[in-house]
Amino acid sequence: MFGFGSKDVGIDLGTANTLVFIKGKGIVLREPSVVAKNTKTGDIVAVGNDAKNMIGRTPGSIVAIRPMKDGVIADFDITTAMIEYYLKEASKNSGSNWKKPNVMICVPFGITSVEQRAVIDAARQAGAKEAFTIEEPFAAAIGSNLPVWDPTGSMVVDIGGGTTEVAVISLGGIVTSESVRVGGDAMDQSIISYIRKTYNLTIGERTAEAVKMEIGTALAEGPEETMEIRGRDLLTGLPKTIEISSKEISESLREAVASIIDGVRKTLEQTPPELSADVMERGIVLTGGGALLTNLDKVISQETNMPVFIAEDPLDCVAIGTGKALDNIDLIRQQQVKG
Ligand SMILES: Nc1ncnc2c1ncn2[C@@H]1O[C@H](COP(=O)(O)OP(=O)(O)OP(=O)(O)O)[C@@H](O)[C@H]1O
Repeated sequence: MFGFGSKDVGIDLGTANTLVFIKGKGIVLREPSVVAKNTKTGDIVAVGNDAKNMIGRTPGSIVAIRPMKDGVIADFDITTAMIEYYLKEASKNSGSNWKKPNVMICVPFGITSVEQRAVIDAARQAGAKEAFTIEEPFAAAIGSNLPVWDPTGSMVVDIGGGTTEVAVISLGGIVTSESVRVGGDAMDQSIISYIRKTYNLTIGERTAEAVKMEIGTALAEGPEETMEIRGRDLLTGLPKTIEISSKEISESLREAVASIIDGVRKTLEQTPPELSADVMERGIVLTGGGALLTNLDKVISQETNMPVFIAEDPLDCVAIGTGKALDNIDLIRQQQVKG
């Protein structure tokens, strides 16, 4: 048996953000999952916040890469560099007696065992003593205090950057699930293409994300909100400012929201009746940053006739659950690829 001391680390390797959780300390680091690389030398120039600030602003020789795009590991070397960076940063936060930690890494549900092995190898190469993986919806459910080990059905919908993962969990396992390749990133892209089509204006990803967070809604109701945004006029090539409304944004997000609801429906259709009855009674829990989209809970509830709740810390649930899973390492160990 290994001693899982207070320096064990949980990493939520998200498409959009990476969070690091240290047992006994909580979340010690939260940075964008972005790496900037020099294409001529192959050197990693920056990781995290510094690299995110370079998106859209890099000279030809530097590219800002999101190695976890679409919820899968697109580039092994860069992912290793990212894990290495996060473990180093976490050790800075953790005082002088930092030893090789045991590391639990949260991965998207449904990644292959080869991909899981790649994450484990990356963590070991980055300095982990032992590394484990935990699947994202399971970690999200633990992090939102659902009774995952009980013989009762709990449904979690984790809306992240790249994917939405829907799962019904009972007795420590995922019974039914769906992974939809639609999350916050797809919402941003929908806003970009709506504004391009409607106003002949090109806006960047960061502007689209800000619009979504500020006035985005899954259901236009109540007083209309507006926001000024700046982009490049496609006709003149010059910068231009326009005003857009929450109603327009809700229209642009309709398709993305429908895909998420479709994922929830499909999962419910496959769920054994006893467990569906539990979900009907206890409700669906939304986690991930996308859960914060205004009125998304309301629309999902309307479309499924189920009570829907937003988890207490939707952005932190997966990281908290990953860390808490270290407390149940023996149970997790039985289900996981080990390194
Ligand atoms: N207030 C908000 N309203 C709408 N979307 C939001 C809000 N806050 C954050 N988001 C979105 O949530 C997404 C990030 O969520 P999260 O950090 O849970 O994803 P992730 O875990 O990195 O991704 P994945 O689960 O796909 O690996 C981003 O697309 C972000 O724009």
